[in-house]
Amino acid sequence: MQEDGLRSFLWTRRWFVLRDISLAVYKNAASTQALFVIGLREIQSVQRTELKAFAFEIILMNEKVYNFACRSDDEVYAWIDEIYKRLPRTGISGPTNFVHAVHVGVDNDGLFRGLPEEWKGVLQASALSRTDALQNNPQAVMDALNFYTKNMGHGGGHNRAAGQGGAYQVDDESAYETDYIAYEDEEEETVSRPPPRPPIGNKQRRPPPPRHYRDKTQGEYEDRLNSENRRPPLQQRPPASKIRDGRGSPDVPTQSSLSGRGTPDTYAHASPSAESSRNRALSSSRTRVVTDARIAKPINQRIAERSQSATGRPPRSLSRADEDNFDRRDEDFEDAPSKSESTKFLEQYEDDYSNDVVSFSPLQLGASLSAKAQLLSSRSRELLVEKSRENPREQSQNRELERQKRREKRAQEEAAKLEEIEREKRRWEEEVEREKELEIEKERELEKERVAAVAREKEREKEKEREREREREREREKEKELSKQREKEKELAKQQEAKKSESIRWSKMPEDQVMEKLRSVVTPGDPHMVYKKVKKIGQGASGKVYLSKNITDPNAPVVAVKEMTLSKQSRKDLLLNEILIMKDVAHPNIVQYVDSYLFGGDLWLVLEYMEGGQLTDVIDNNKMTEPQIACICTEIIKGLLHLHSKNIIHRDIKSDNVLVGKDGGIKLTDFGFSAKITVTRKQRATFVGTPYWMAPEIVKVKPYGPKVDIWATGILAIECIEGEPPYLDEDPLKAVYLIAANGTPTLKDPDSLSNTFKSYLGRCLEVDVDRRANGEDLLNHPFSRMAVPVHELAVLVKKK
Ligand SMILES: Nc1ncnc2c1ncn2[C@@H]1O[C@H](COP(=O)(O)OP(=O)(O)OP(=O)(O)O)[C@@H](O)[C@H]1O
Repeated sequence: MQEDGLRSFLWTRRWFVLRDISLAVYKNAASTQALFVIGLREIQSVQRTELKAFAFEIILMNEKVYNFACRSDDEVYAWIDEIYKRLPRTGISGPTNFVHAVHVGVDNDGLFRGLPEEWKGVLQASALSRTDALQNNPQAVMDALNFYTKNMGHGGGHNRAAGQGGAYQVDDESAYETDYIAYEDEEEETVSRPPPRPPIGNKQRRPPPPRHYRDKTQGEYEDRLNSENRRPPLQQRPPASKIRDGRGSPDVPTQSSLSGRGTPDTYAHASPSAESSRNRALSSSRTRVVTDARIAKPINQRIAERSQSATGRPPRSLSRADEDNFDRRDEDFEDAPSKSESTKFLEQYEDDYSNDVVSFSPLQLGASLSAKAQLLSSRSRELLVEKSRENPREQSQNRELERQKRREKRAQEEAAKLEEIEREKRRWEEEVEREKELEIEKERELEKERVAAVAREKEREKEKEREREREREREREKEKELSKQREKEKELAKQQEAKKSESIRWSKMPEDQVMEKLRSVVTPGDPHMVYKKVKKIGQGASGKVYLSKNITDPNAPVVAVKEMTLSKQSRKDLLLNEILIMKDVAHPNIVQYVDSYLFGGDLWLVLEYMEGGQLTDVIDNNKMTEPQIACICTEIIKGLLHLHSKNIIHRDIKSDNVLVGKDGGIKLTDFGFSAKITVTRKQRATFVGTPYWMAPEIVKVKPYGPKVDIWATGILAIECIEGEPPYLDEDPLKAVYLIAANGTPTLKDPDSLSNTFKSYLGRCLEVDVDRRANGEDLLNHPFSRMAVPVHELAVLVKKK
């Protein structure tokens, strides 16, 4: 809609609710609060406006104007009707300026287009040809058709205006637009209405109005009018001729009377409902109908005045537009035709009709009616000029003054309005400018934020890169550590290889060289001069063992002398190896080396005397407890730790090579890696380096280290429990296979052991060397803490 006031140049979308006494305007359909409300009592007029294709205007009593744009003609009429229906009956004129257009044109081929069907029929039945339309006066043809259909029963529309001289315009593009003048009061109708026409042919019957009007509007509307019955029917009111001047047509059924409506009592009090209904009927004729204020209203005014003189009723007060039009008409009519000429025509015209003598061909009819229409218009002007002449000069001057005042007032109002618009425009421009600045500022802030975000992202990337660099550094460190570890392992392997090589060296050394080396190691002299044999205490593979006494020192402890005949020794290198190692180590858990002699083809090895003999015998003679076993194992581990600390691997740990003292002390012996053959353990004796105590890595011929002694200690612990090592009954080769295949051996009766002992065994008998415990780990194991004191092992030693 378009409002009056500051924003009058704007069209805004609004939501309207029409009620019985008001028209409320809302911002939109969801709004609950009306922007403003127009009281229907305030409305002066409702009518079509040309501001938009489909629009109407509401003019209030205070001359405020609201314009409403619709989507179609039907909507425009519906709104006008509905508003008008609700208007209080205060004598407001009905809707005016109705437009219902039929656009008829002539295309480039000279053919009519947009022609209503009924017109087409008439045209085809007539002598009007296409050539006629183009070469002669097409406007006249249109006029004729229009008139013909309206006045001779074709079209059923209002039948008065054509004869009145409707203004048909021909535009430059050969498009014809028929403008049909509609009068806003019945009084005018009585003046202009031609006499009834006789039916022509079979087209005499007026077709019904278009369905949508009949169905939706007209029926209801007429019903309402009938029920309101505000006007007397036509038959009950005075004939128009009486109202006028006695001339003109007799009372005949008009469109209004045909539809059952009454005619207005006076022009000034024309029923809006009747007007609305009438206009709708005009619309139904599909002919463009307009109220030409420049013509109709002055004429109306005239007629009203004439009516007043005839009826004694006051004329309708003129609206501003009326007056302006009237004024303009006054000016325009200066060159109007002479009264006598137009009057003469009008009389002739009306006579023709009243006498019912008109029987023109369509062409003749068109031409003559066109001329007549002009004359009728002139007649109207004449009446106006006549009126102006009748008025006193003073009245004319006063009107002129009034007009002048109104013009000035309007000019001032226009100027004020324009000024206000200008101010409003400036305010808007300033506001737009402010918004632009805010937008720019916002954009700057966003840009800063973007830059900061980019910087943060870069910083994050840098930090990630630093972290990656730190990670790489850690990797490098790790690699270095691994490299060091590998170096250590290599070094250890080298040492092992060196020891092995040494052993090999001795073993491969020619015997004379071994003997020479041996002589350089032993104590020179005759051992008989020092030690006196007391008794034989053992027999080994390489010789006999004697309990001996030092005859040079009566306080010296007894010793065990191992006497070996060199000629019987196939591995003299092992004897040399044993002496060299034993001289190098001294530990409470290692049998102490005392002396050695090479005399008379015999090698004497003088050792600390261990009264309890071999652990194997202790095991055979005793059922040991876990704490006793724990003590034995712990003592062995201590001796191994010493050896290992000396980079010496015993390589032949077994119960045979562990001696027990009379006080229960446990000591390692037999460092020559020599095979041991005893009377009771023949199998062991038959193999050098018996395999039953061997670690998997040895039997798999892998590099090995001190942990082979840990594995062997575990097997020794099983000996303590079960009396012998696993697979002892198996062939040695199969034993090797089983060790390699089974890895950790199973116990015969695991349930008889404590979990602590089993855990200890598991730590010793771990196939994976790295996971296998070392000496320190075992000393810290709970099983080691179960150990009895060493002296408690003395009970296990058989008294000799
Ligand atoms: N230091 C010792 N104290 C007490 N008895 C010992 C000592 N050394 C050996 N014996 C006893 O002498 C026996 C023989 O010992 P020997 O070391 O000769 O046996 P072997 O180890 O079987 O022989 P070889 O060492 O020649 O292989 C052992 O069974 C042990 O009882």
